[in-house]
Amino acid sequence: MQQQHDVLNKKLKQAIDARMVVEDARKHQVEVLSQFAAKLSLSCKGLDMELDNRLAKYRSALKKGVDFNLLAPFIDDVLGLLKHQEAKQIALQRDLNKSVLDAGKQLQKVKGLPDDARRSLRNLLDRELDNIQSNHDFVPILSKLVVIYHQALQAKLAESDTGEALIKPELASELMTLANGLLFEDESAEQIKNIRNQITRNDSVDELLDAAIGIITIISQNISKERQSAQSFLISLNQTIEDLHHSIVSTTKHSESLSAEYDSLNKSIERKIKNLNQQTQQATSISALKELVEEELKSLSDDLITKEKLEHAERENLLASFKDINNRVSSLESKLTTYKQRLNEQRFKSLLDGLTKLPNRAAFDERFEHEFQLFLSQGSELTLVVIDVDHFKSINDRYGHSAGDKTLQVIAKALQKSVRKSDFIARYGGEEFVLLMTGMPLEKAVAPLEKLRKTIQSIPFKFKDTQVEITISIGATQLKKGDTQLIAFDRADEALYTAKNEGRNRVCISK
Ligand SMILES: Nc1nc2c(ncn2[C@@H]2O[C@H](COP(=O)(O)OP(=O)(O)OP(=O)(O)O)[C@@H](O)[C@H]2O)c(=O)[nH]1
Repeated sequence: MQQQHDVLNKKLKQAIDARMVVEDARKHQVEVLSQFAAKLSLSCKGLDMELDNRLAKYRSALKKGVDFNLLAPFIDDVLGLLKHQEAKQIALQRDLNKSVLDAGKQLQKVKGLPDDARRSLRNLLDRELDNIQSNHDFVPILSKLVVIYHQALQAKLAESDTGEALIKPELASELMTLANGLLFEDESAEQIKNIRNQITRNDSVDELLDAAIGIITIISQNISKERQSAQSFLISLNQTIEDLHHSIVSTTKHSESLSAEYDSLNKSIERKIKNLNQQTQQATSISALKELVEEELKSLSDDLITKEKLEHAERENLLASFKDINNRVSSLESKLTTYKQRLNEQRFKSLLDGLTKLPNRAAFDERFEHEFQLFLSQGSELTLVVIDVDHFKSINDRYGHSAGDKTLQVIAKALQKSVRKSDFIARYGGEEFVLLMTGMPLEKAVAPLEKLRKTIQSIPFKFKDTQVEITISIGATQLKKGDTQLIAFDRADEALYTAKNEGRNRVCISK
């Protein structure tokens, strides 16, 4: 019995010990789990304030012990909030996805993006973005996107650098056209020449700006000179008119005083004749009459001599006045003629290109407007041609600016000589010329234009003992219904562009 009791006791003890081990293990597990839950809850911190509060309460409840009854309401609350949080995260993920997609598409539009960056971007947008599971997956995608953004930015910066280099030749050529159009004399001509050299030698926008300021200064100096000369002409005109006025007034005054003297002389002569008449009738003897008549006749003759002298003086005076007036008017006339001549010369010069002596762009615009009006009103056939010297920059670069200038002069002369009298050729600017072929349909213009091209090609240019072949590209179009001058010009320009693209030294037309 005792033995049975001991066995039972031992078993019970063993069971209690085993239970204790299990209890301890469980307690340890619960502790680990509760610590894990607390840590996990901490990792959610910052997502949502409400959730943070609940989790803090949950953690402090956990610290007091793992009493499920106590923890249950917190767990329910936290679960509810986590569900809400999940929905928020999904919406956020959708927004993030859209933003990344938009940003990526914008990036794809950037010019000059390196090929590998463009490929990586395409892959990112087409594949990687579709495999996103959580917001964390965005992290590597966003960092890739930042790298591509960086590359795009560099491409943009490089583009703006070359952008400046591209703008410069245009600026230089505009300035060159302006400088070429200025026809000044003496010192100003020399200054303009220096500026033109500066423009072709330029390697910075600053230098172009200096050239532009130089041109403006010369123009303003010349305007002021012109104004001074006009002013001095007006002053001298005014002086001459004033002198004329004085001269006429003094002649009139002189005539008035003479006329008073005439009056009194006439009256005295009249009186003497009357007197003579009376005394003749009253005379009683021939000898008395003779004496009387002799006396009166002498007095009359004196009066007549005085009158004649007066008349002579007046005639002389008038003649002198007329001579004086005549001289002044002639001098004024000659001044006026000189001034008119200068104005005409100025106008002529302002329509002439200084370097080639061909009509300039302003003259072309005027003529094109005139021909365009004829085309509109009479439907006349008009072919517009744009001519550009090929690789002209390399002539300047290789043989110098003066050689470039000379080339333009020779080409201009050859062009002028080769076109018909009724055609109008002008230097449009830089190495570009324009030609208006009146009464000429496009199909018929091709042959003479081909001839023109060959003429230029056959000119034996020689620089630094080297024979150089210089060619031109030609673009032509015919004015057609609905055209504006600009549309037609753009069409001719397009044809020229094609001629350049197809290898230069050719004639291309655009219908
Ligand atoms: N010597 C000289 N050069 C000029 C004059 N006007 C413009 N230029 C130069 O003409 C050159 C024109 O060069 P681009 O527009 O690059 O053309 P291009 O070298 O002729 O080449 P393509 O037209 O493409 O065949 C520029 O270098 C200008 O500086 C000028 O009056 N005299």
